[in-house]
Amino acid sequence: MITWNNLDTLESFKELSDVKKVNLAEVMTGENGAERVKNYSVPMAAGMAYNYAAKQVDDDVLEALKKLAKEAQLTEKYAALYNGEVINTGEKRLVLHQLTRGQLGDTVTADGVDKRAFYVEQQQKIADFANKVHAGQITNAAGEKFTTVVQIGIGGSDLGPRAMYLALENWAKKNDKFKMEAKFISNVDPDDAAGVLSTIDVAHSIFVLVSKSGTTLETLTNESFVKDALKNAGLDASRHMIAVTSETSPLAKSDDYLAAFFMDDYIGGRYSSTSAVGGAVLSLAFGPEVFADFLAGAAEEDSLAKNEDVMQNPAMLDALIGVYERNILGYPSTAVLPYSQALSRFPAHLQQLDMESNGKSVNRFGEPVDYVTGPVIFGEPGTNGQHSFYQLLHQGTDIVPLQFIGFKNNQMDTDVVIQGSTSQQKLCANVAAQIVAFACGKADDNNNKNFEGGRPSSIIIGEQVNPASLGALLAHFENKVMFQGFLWNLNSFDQEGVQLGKVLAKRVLAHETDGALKVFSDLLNI
Ligand SMILES: O=P(O)(O)OC[C@H]1O[C@H](O)[C@H](O)[C@@H](O)[C@@H]1O
Repeated sequence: MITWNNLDTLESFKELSDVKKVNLAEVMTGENGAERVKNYSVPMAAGMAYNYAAKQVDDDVLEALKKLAKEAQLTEKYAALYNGEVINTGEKRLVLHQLTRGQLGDTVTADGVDKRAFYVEQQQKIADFANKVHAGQITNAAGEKFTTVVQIGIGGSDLGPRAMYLALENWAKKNDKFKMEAKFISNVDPDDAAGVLSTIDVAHSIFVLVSKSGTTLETLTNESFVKDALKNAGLDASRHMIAVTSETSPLAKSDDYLAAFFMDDYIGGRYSSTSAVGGAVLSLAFGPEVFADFLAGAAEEDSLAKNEDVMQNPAMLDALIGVYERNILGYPSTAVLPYSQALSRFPAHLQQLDMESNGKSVNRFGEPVDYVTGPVIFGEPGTNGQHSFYQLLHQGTDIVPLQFIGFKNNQMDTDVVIQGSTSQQKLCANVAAQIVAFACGKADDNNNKNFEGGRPSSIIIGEQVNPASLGALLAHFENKVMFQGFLWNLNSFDQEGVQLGKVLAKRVLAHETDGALKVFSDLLNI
């Protein structure tokens, strides 16, 4: 029997607050620190590992976190989710994004169909379509090959797929998997669409219109923008556009598209990179095999998340440590810091994934909670972040827990030795240095130069950003967010908080305003 209880009602949570706090600077200094780095590590999929040596935990805290995981029934709740229970209580929906990459439990039947079979069928249709485009069997009206794919979508229909594309672009070029260049149009700012259109040859471009709901203002506006551009170039828009949407959306009924691929209401936008939403653009850009490897990496990580043993379950452990930092240690935010240029937009994807999922003040039954929930998430790739906001991270008045991600190898062949080391070595040296600097600090008589240390971080270490490790990384964070939602007793799968702004914007455009909204409308010349 699963019971959904608020975090502060759990006995193990109360016990957790009584466990002695760890002095991170102390435990990370000297031999003790070296031992922690060796031992405080959990294997992940695709040869990666989650290392939490520099987190503010010790064996006592970990014991208490294990109890919390058990009492909160994290494993059981995950099983309920992948076996098809209505976990998204707000919208009364199943939550099936893991099923797009593998079968974790029972056959899930909804709307009269086997959902795994449905997702695989859509992947297969996308694969056939992409192969035909690459082979020149699907062409523009002049019989010429398409060279560019442009995704039109916003939120989950943009951030994840864009971050994934950027992460694999150079890897694909290096490994002879690069098929088509991809571009993305998301913002309703006309300069976004116009800017992208000015860099491409529309006659040789396929546009992927992606909207789960089929009603998103920005995306429909940008679709019209692109259709105009195609028309102005004397082209038939329906020969250049495909749609990715849910079968129940208004777009699904249109035959304005060269092809349509489907997801459904059980895949949240921010969880949709492994569905047709990411599948179409990534399969066109890199080929269906690369997309399949990406899914396999995610599936392997999803399986690890089933492990009841917290110490062998990286996503669950990461989630528990995060809740400890947020609710017991009182840290307000978390920075995600990939030391990899390939992951330049990964923090942007995680911002949506985490904050749209767990930025809630009421529990899954709609009752206000008496504890803090999702932290503010932000990030930038290292080393760029070091020359930007690390000052505050090292010496600011808030302690910000950090999630580093680092890879031993770069993606391209090109590197140089300057002053005795390669650029890749410099990159890795920096992340190692930062972890120790944050944890241990450095005393100085001059307060301005003093580093107190005690600033916790974890690091995910992998061999290289490739399709499998990227899939695993994506799934790790999705599962971490899911487990945290379970701990906070939230529904992590709806997003009512985005509605009010949309309603008011419509009112402004219809000139139905008064009070402050009216004055702002006038100030902005609407
Ligand atoms: O894919 P769509 O239905 O167009 O939705 C696009 C995005 O817009 C919404 O406002 C939500 O905040 C996002 O979760 C969603 O990903």
